[in-house]
Amino acid sequence: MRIACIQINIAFGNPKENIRKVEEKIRKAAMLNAKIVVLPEMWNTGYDLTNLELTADVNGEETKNLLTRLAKELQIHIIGGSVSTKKNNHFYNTMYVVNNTGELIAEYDKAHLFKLMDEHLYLAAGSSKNIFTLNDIAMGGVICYDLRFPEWFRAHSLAGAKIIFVPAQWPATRVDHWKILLQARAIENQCFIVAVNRVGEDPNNSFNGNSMVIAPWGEVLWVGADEETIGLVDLNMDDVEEVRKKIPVFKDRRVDLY
Ligand SMILES: NC(=O)CCC(=O)C(=O)O
Repeated sequence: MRIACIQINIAFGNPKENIRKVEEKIRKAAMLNAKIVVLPEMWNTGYDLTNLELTADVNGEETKNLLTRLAKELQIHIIGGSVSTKKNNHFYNTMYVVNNTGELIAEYDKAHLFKLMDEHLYLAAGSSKNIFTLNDIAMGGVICYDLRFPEWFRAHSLAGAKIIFVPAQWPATRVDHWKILLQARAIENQCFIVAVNRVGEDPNNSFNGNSMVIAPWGEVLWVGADEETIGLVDLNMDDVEEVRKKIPVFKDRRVDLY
């Protein structure tokens, strides 16, 4: 199963330009024979939180229209990273997942809001897991700061996820945490982790890519350089069962203790 990680720069507070770029990159990934494409976090507006009233996608309609149209035309599954949305008078950081027939199969609002980037001042938090099925395989999706909560990943792997997607805008200053935590989450949950960060700068932070695809045994299959790029990785899903058989972490859990 070929996955394409779309690591891009994001124009601050400029959904029109970001939509143009995302469409171009998804088309390119489809030409490269990807079956699943993955976008970064908040790709429509970036962290231009003070202007969300003007720029957030109302009920996600623009994003859903774009992703369903492209997924159907190109017959490709799209893990839509996340976009800023306005729903019921609240703003959210929302992931949409669309399958290759153009059907919207998941919608997830980021559960853990990141205070260091002011999310708690502007956004409302989600309260549901994000599990979906593509090609008969259960998968999960969380967003950026969610990475610091191992319980949230364990909840998704216990619900069956064999791949967990992590779109992000994770600043360069803490990229060491990003890399170590992604690898740890893959090893402890014995699943694939597909994590897509951005590059470039916004008024408050600079971002240096390091998007990663990690196997269930912890091997790093791909790392994005500090530039716009499309990372292509072929995943062998049998690796998940093989690793889970070798060290049966899920069976060995002491649920009587914790
Ligand atoms: N956009 C985010 O959630 C950033 C999370 C982050 O940078 C961290 O260190 O955690």
